[in-house]
Parts: sequence; structure tokens; C-alpha cells
Amino acid sequence: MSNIAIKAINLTKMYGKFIAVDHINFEVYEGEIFGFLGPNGAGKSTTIKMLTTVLKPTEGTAIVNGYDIIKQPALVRQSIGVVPQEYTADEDLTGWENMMMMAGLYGIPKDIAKERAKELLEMVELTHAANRKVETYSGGMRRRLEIAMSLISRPKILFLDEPTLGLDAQTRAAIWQYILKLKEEYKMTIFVTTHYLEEADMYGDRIAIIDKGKILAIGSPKELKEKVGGDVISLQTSNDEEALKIISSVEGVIDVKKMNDGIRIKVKDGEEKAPEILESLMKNGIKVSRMSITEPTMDEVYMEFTGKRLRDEEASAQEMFAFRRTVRRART
Ligand SMILES: Nc1ncnc2c1ncn2[C@@H]1O[C@H](COP(=O)(O)OP(=O)(O)OP(=O)(O)O)[C@@H](O)[C@H]1O
Repeated sequence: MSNIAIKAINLTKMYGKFIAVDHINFEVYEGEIFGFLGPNGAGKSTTIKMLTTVLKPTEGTAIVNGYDIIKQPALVRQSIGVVPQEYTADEDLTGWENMMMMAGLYGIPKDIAKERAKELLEMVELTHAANRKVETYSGGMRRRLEIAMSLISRPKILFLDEPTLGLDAQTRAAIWQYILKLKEEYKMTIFVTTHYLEEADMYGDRIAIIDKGKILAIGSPKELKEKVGGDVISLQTSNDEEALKIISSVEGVIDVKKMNDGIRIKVKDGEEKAPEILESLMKNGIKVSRMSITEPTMDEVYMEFTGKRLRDEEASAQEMFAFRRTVRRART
């Protein structure tokens, strides 16, 4: 049994009467990448803020690195690194000065701080820009600097709130390479929130799916996909209401749902069942304009547990909004 790095116990946050995080329980094991996956507004940032002692829970608590977030917040803070969603680096200082400022906050002696800053800036490939003011950095460079800053105290656990938000695909991949390196070389525990399904799938050792303040599923990507099982047939028809009735009476159909973009059918073997379903629809005068058969992906897993798609377009619109908000905050 692995050691537990984080344990949330009935962790709850209310803003007035609104429950942002609703009695959640989970464990994060030492040395793993734990992905907290959910749409905007699901409660991810609120959870991270409670775990990192920025916000006080309304109810429940959590143990982080063996310390209680309510009773021992200072000890929690000393043992963790945090990269929040908003930019935190000082724009008027250089990358190097930001590193030193962070080291100062932790009371790290100057000579040790210099050594670590050099090593960390090298790791995130910012040595060449160390003496430039942060205001000249791109979004990706800022994120890399902030990851380096969060590591200056050699934390055992690193919390990252949407570290790849608003970054291009190449920079996102590079950020993940640093995160993987921290796990592999420094055996660090990483708690990371994201609304990118493919990032959670590719890099998460285990994932929690959170929506409307509740955890709907926890497991490795493989375990979650196995839970969904079978194949998924997606259809667009000339009469979805009628099609639903017909499909649900076809033998071997495990589940059929109307989605925003058509009908989703769960069956054990898609290739075997699809012709039968098509035939029964055609017999009843229903035309099928599009059909696809897929094995469960994280997208399917997400849909299975939340009942909706985490749409790319939706994500990118919200992402741009959040990114602009972050940039605005960085400027003020
Ligand atoms: N200070 C606050 N006062 C009132 N409501 C809040 C406050 N902060 C967050 N909320 C609400 O709580 C819910 C959860 O917000 P939270 O920021 O934790 O979500 P999230 O999953 O991190 O999404 P995002 O990625 O957009 O930050 C949202 O509905 C949000 O509007």
C-alpha cells in the first residue's frame, strides 16, 4: 500500500448558500500525478485553495504531508509548492530576481538559493532569459518561471492549478515534460487540475472527475475506461425522439441517450450491433445522417460519469476568457 500524501475528509466550501465543494473525500498517494479533472466552475480551484491553506473549509478538513490544513496551516505551507492559476511572478523583476524573492520568503540562505535557482532555471530552460524582466516573457515562459519558483523550497508536494491554460499545444507538452521529470527524478507528488481530457488521460496516474463540487469517479485512466466498458455508437438521425424508442428495444443495447449532438448508444460489440440498429431505424423510415463507433475514450468516460461532453469549443472559449482575466490580473 502506497503512503498517502494528501487525504481530503468531507472537504466542503460554501460561498454563502452556494456549495462550491461538496463533502469530497479522496486520497493522493506519494509520488503520483493526481489529476483533478472538471469543467470551469466545478470546484477545482476552490479545492486547491483549501488544500494549500489559502481558503478555510466550511466543513471537513484535509491532511497534507501529514499536517492538518486547519490546525497546522504553516507546516502545510512550508512543505508544499503552489502554482496558482493567476500569474504570480513580479513583472518588473527579472526571472532571477523573482527566484531570489521566492527564496527569501522561505528564508533560504543566499548561497543555497543561488545554487537552486540556477539549477531550476536550467530545468525549465530559462537560463538565457534569467536576466530579462518578466514583462518581456511569453505566457509559456511565465508559467515555466512560476513552476521553477514554486520548487525553490524543495517541496514534497506540488500543486498546479491549470498549468497549461491558454498555452499553445507545443508549450503545453513542454510543461508536462517538466512535470513528469519532477515525478520521476524528484519523486514529487503532483496534484494538478485541468479541464483537458487528453492531458488527464496521458499524464495522470490517477484522476478524479469533479463536477458541481462533487467527485463523480476516481481511478487510473485505464480503470475508468474499463468501468465504462463496451463500445459506443454515435448517431445523428432525422427523428431522434422516435429513434430513441426504436433503439432501446433492440436486443443487446446496454444504454441509449439523447445528447446535444445526436444519440449515444452503449453496446458490448459496436461492429456487430450497428447494422442491426441501422436496419431497424430504416425499417421505421428514420434516416441516419452520421454514424461512428468508438471504444471508450476519456471523453466517453467523462460523459458516462457527468452525463455531458467536455466540449473542446466550450473549453477554449472559457479558456480564452480565463486567460484574458489572468493577463489582466498580471497587468494590474
Ligand atoms: N469568492 C467566491 N464567491 C462566490 N462564488 C465563488 C467564489 N469563488 C468561486 N465561486 C464559485 O464556486 C464555483 C467553483 O469555482 P472554482 O473556481 O473552484 O471552479 P474551477 O473548477 O476551479 O473553475 P475555474 O477553472 O474556472 O477556476 C463556481 O461556480 C464559482 O463561480
